Amino acid sequence: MTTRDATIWLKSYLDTSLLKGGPLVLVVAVAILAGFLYSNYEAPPDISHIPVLGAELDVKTRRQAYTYNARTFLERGYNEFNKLGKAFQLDTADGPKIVLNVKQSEEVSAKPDNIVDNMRPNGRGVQDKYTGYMDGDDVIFRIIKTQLSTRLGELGDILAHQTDKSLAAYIPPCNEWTPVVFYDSITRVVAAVSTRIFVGEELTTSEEWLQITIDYTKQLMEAAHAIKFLNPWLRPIFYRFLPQFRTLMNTNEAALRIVKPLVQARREAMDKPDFNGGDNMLQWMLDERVKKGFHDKDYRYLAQLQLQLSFAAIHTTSMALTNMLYDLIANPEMIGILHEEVKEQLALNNGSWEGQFLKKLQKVDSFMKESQRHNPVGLTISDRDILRPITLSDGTFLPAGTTITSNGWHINRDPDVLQSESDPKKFDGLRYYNMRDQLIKTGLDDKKVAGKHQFVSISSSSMMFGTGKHACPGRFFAGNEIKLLLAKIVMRFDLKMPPGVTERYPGFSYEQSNLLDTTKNIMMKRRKL
Ligand code: HEM
Repeated sequence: MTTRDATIWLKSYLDTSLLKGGPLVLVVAVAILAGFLYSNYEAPPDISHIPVLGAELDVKTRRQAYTYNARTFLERGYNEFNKLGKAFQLDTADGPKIVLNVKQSEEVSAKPDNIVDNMRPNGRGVQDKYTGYMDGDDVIFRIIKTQLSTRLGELGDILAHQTDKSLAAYIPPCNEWTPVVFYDSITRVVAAVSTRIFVGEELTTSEEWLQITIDYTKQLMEAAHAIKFLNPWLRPIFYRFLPQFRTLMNTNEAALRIVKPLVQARREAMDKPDFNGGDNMLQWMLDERVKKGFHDKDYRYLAQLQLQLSFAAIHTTSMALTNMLYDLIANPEMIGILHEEVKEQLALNNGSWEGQFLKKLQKVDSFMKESQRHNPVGLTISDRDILRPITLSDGTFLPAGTTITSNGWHINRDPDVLQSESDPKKFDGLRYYNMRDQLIKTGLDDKKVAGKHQFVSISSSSMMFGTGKHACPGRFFAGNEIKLLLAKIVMRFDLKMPPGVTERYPGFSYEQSNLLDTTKNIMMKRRKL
């Protein structure tokens, strides 16, 4: 609905209903409406001291350059400002953002939450005020950090078992060379594996639940996008009439219908002394709520948390795996290298995928990280709101109300930051393996090297999972899941590009989102064991 449509609708509504009640009703209604709308207005901060990227262009052209050509536009900003130690202003459809250089980003990511906030920009991105996402609750973040990431060892068997089941169910047999739209297949695999860990075994075979967890992300983004198209003054009233919003609400209801009986059954069983809810996030959340005295049977809240988990986990992981497969078939020498490593380590581990096995796959880990460096989820990363004015050590002043972000993609392609011997613009699947090797050669002990240049490590030269304490908490789980799936795929299938395809499938961007063509085929053929 455009602003004009909305104004016509409002006028006709007032004409037909309110005026009949007399002018007083109209005055009161307009006053309430104005107060309501004004309460949603925030005055923008003054950031005129920060240079604007593309200042010679008009605002519309600047926004278009960012929306449709962000890689090139941000590279210009990196060379003109960030590389010289400065921040710059970027015009976006959500208002201006300040894009920081690497030093500024490091400094800001160490500030406490009451000065630099990550929830508000994330919330705005999905229009949480209207779509109901997030709610300012950190339960997901907490449970991932305190339970999921610390129990990954115990979850190894469950994960291995579920990946086998899901690969068999959703990757076609491929007894001969078969074109597979890999993204479609792997998204279902990831949805089922995630469901096993997020909810428990009960829903892993529910096609309806898997579809909900897959569709939710798209529906949330479509609803948020449609809401952003409304004039900000009209959003508080008209969002509920948008078809995209209604679709999202239908999905919320469907999720509630499925989660409610499950939670009811668990709640009842939890009173029994021999109860075991299994290793899954729903149970850990329930345990925490019961411990804290929430006996309110808040099914809607728990269903919403599950959807939010799907949003954080499913397409991020499926996109990462698809990008890895696109990189693998474009760099076929890596297929043999990874296959050999998995085979060798399996032999050393008596054919078992358990225990510390995944940690031994260092070439696989390096390949995963290089693929992610070339294909991060966002070109800029770690959007934050400044809640209290700060002056950085280089003198840059960031007023309260400013939104900041880091120029991650370009920072991670800068040879001075990456400090790798091979060209940062090239794809080098063993880049991080060799960087670790260099550290070992300098005499650093194994323990110190263990945390460096890994898929899950974060640093200024590796911002793919974000920065600071709000970097992705799910990366340890995602790392294990991706490594397991990738290792199993290279062991079970021969892979190659379809006939006639000679180059890696190109990615593209929309605003900061770094996307891939999800419709592409990969040729797969089951290996004879
Ligand atoms: C390859 C897969 C994944 C990628 C690329 C990814 C990437 C990211 C990024 C870039 C952020 C923002 C960090 C920042 O603002 O500095 C983030 C946040 C988050 N991710 Fe992930 N993620 C992945 C998988 C997962 C999984 C599997 C989970 C859940 C188990 C998860 C849960 C979260 C949560 C809860 C946040 C918000 C953290 C907060 O607000 O403090 N992610 N992720």
